[in-house]
Amino acid sequence: MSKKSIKDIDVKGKRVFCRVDFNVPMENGNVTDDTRIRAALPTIQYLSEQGAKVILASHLGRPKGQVVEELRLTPVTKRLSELLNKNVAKSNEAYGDIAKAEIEKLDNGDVLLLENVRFYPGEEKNDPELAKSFAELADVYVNDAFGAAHRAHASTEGIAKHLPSVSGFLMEKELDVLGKALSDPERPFTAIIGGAKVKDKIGVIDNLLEKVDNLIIGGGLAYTFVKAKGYEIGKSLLEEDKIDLANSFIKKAEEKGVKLYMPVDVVVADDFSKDANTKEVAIDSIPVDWEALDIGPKTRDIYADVIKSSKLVIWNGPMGVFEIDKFAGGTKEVAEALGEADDTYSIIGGGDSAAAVEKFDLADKMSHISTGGGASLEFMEGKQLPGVVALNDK
Ligand SMILES: Nc1ncnc2c1ncn2[C@@H]1O[C@H](COP(=O)(O)OP(=O)(O)OP(=O)(O)O)[C@@H](O)[C@H]1O
Ligand SMILES: O=C(O)[C@H](O)COP(=O)(O)O
Repeated sequence: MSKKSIKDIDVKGKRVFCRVDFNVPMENGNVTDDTRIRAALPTIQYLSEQGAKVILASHLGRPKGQVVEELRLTPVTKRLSELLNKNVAKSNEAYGDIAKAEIEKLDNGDVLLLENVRFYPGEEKNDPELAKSFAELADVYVNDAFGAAHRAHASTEGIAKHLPSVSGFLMEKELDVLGKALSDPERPFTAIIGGAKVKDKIGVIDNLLEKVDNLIIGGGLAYTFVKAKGYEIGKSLLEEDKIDLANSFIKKAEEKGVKLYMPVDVVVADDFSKDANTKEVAIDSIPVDWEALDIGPKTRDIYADVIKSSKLVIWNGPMGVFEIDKFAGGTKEVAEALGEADDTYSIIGGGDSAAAVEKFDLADKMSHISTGGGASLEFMEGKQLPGVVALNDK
């Protein structure tokens, strides 16, 4: 069921509570990556141009219901002002008299950012009273926080029970791109799943096996699959209790006619560090005291060929320990293959894969980089996102 968007309602002169995901990395009181702020600009600009009083709300970090000075949204206000090229007011509370007084001062088109909604214990508990207090500030609710849509919190879900509730442009775009990919994919359709643990990707692998033509496995989670195939993996990451599950995925892939790609060679190290000794070995030759920290060159070539012959690729999770240069080669080549594949629609599923693409300066070569880590993962698992379910149907 598609949801109403800001285009479907009249916001002129109205107070609009707009939930955004400004959970951005910060260092020494400065925003170090403003991707998520820039991604929300179209909605904020549109609301402002339409003459709404724009009341923005976001979480930042995980302050656990307490005021944490370093997690105030003041630096975000500054960055947002620069990007909008207009003054953005800031309220030091997210509801109540102080917030109301700030809102009173707004003219049509003005923008205000409320304080971090996670400073209040009721936010993550989805406390109905807090949701009501947020709703009292506004006439309309807009949810543009795709990155937090998998959370049923007071500012992402509870508030929608009290106000007309619609999606913003970023939310709409994310749901559109990911939704179309999963329901009506161009083929061949390939999923690349990496990252640390099988445990975190069970749902997504299971769901994607129903839909894709090719499934590429990399990263730390690959070695539980490699072990399941009967190879020795030395000290590589292993989830012993997930070997049977890995086997069941291998079987499911066969049954569904999905081509499953696993590493045929790897970069092994004698230590998990940047000073480790390393060598490239075939998958059946991992030394007992070494661990595989990246996919090897033959594997990279195979994965790149599959990527380039696909029409649609979804990528979630790095191929190796990309934070350390020595083990970043596999992740980098996968990113480069995606960047070079002109006929391939590439969707980067947020989180570490998005960080990797940024690190290699390939972000502008991707078709869509999701602003949601956990949210895009849950979407790919086929789960309903509470922040979306709560919005009004068209
Ligand atoms: N072979 C490996 N051995 C150990 N760790 C690995 C290996 N390959 C990748 N990793 C680590 O996995 C981590 C990423 O795993 P994670 O499952 O969190 O990925 P993700 O799904 O992209 O992240 P997010 O949850 O933010 O979307 C990285 O820090 C990386 O160093
Ligand atoms: O960074 C994210 O994935 C979102 O902002 C959600 O944050 P959370 O995992 O702390 O709820």
